[in-house]
Order: sequence, then structure tokens, then C-alpha cells
Amino acid sequence: MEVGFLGLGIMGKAMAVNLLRNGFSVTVWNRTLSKCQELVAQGASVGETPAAVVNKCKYTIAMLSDPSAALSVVFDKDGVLEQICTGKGYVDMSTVDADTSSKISKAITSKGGYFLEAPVSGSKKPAEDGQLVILAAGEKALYEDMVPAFNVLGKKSFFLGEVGNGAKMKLVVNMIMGSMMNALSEGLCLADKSGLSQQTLLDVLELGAIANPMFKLKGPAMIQNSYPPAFPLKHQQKDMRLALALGDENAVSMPIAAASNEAFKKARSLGLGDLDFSAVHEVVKAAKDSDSA
Ligand SMILES: NC(=O)C1=CN([C@@H]2O[C@H](COP(=O)(O)OP(=O)(O)OC[C@H]3O[C@@H](n4cnc5c(N)ncnc54)[C@H](OP(=O)(O)O)[C@@H]3O)[C@@H](O)[C@H]2O)C=CC1
Ligand SMILES: O=CC(=O)O
Repeated sequence: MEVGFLGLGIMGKAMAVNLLRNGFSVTVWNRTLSKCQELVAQGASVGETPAAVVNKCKYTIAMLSDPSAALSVVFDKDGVLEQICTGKGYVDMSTVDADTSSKISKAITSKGGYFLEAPVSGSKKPAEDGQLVILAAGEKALYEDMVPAFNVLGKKSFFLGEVGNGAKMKLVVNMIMGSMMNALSEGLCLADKSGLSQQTLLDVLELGAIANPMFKLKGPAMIQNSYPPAFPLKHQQKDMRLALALGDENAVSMPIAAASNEAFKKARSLGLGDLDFSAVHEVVKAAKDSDSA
């Protein structure tokens, strides 16, 4: 199966490598074109523009940072829309809001193409290991065509119906994740200020009803003030912002998510946006220090 792949950031690179390793023929494009070279060394071809990739491939996957990037790659000069046509499929796996996805879907389908949104749950390591959870919605026939690729990229795919449902599900999941990260950070601070061992707290959490892979993976590094980027904080804040907007639209009050978003915003303002989202711990720690001063 031949696929195009647009966007070789943390996630896109790992996903494209997985497809290559599993026998897919992959043509890649990235805004910073030099990043394609690593993929070429592993057997990929390069398209000079998104339009060139879509022209070459029946199916094109995108994994881009945010709504503005997702729209730009489709609508700008040399974008996807210039070459999408009957018989071609476009699969956007970026985390965006339902409105963005819907705009892209309308444009693609108006030119005869098929559209699927398919954001993923799971970070850098699950992407490398082909263990993502895929939240697809849109054209069912395209979903079925993509199953061989999804089976390589993920451990489970959901088809959630009409365009927008995948985006919304992803935002709900990440809203919970961002709030949980803030709760873990506050817990680590409280343990520390109360004279308890933070590592013992993690050990206790690991054995109880709220054990989860995120606490297990990120907790020990947070104690060491180490935040190597797997899921960049700027993207987690984008997801909190988009989830809060979904809450506004539906009149759902989300005070915990709103407070967590403030902490992520503060972290961005301090220049921590490119670190892992667990770097919000620096903001939570600073607030606890100033409270006790
Ligand atoms: N990292 C993670 O753990 C996860 C991330 N996600 C989501 O996946 C998406 C990608 O995340 P991730 O790989 O971590 O992000 P990165 O920041 O590592 O990569 C972002 C990608 O988007 C490209 N890009 C940014 N702006 C533009 C633009 N205006 N036009 C064209 N291309 C652009 C970048 O190109 P360039 O190289 O030129 O900057 C890069 O290829 C995001 O929506 C994120 O929320 C979902 C699940 C997990
Ligand atoms: O979107 C991030 C993730 O870990 O999932």
C-alpha cells in the first residue's frame, strides 16, 4: 500500500517509520523539508509540497501541530486541495477541534475526495511501538481502506461516526489527561512539603486504584525536574483550550480543566512550551513555594 505522510514531528516521524518498517511505500513531506532526510535513509520518497504528495498517492495521512497548521496544509498554495480528487483519500490524524475538521472535510469532499479524521491517543513511545489508540470518524469506506495502516500504527481503532466525533473524543480524553497531570503535580508538592518521600507516594499510587501508565512513566522524571518532550506542553495547552471551547458550546462547566489550563498557560508564558507537558510541575511547585513564603 502506498501512502503519503505530511508532518514529521515527534509523532509523525515515529508513525511514518512504522509504516516503512511494515512494508508500506511512504512519500513524506514536512514544512522543514530537511527533516525528511532521516526518513529517506529508511526508504521513504519525498514530495516537495503537500500537493505533490497527494498527486502521487491515493491515500495521504497528516500529523500536524494544531488547527492552524492543519488548515494551512490543506488550503494554502501547493496544499492538499490542489490535487485531491475523486478516488483519493485524506486522513488527518492531528488533534484539532471539530470545526477545523469539518472545514477540511467539506473542502475535500467538494472536490470528490474522501475524508477521515483520526486523532490518536498515546504519545511518542506508543507511536514508536505501533500502540496508538485511533479515534476515527468521517467516511466509513476510507476507514475500511485504512485498516491495514491503522493496524500497524495502533493497538485499537474506533470508528465514531460523523466528522467531528473523533476530534471531540480526543479533546475529552486530553482534557482529563491535563487535569490528571496537574493533580499529580500538586500531590507530589504536597507530599514533599509534608515531609513525605515523593518516590514512596509514586510507589503507593502504582499499587492502588488510581495506578496508571502516565503517573508511572512521568512521575519519576518529575521528581528529578526532568521533562524531555514526548507530548509538548504547548500542544497539551492547545487541547485544554479546545476542550474548554467545547465545554462552552455545550454549557458544560469544567472548573478543574479551567484551572489546569491556567497552569499550562503560565508554563507557556515561562517558555516551557517545548518541554513535555509534565513541565507544568514547575508552575505548580513555584505556586506552592510562594504560598508558603
Ligand atoms: N506528542 C504526543 O505525545 C502526541 C501528539 N498528538 C498530537 O499530534 C499532533 C502532532 O504532535 P507532535 O508530533 O507531538 O508535534 P510536533 O510539534 O513535534 O510536530 C508538529 C508538526 O507540525 C508541523 N507544522 C507546524 N506548523 C505547521 C504549519 N503552519 N504548516 C505546516 N506544518 C506545520 C511541524 O513542521 P516543522 O517540523 O516544520 O516544525 C511538525 O511536522 C498534534 O496535534 C498533537 O496534539 C497526539 C497524541 C500524542
Ligand atoms: O495527546 C497526547 C497523548 O498522549 O495522547
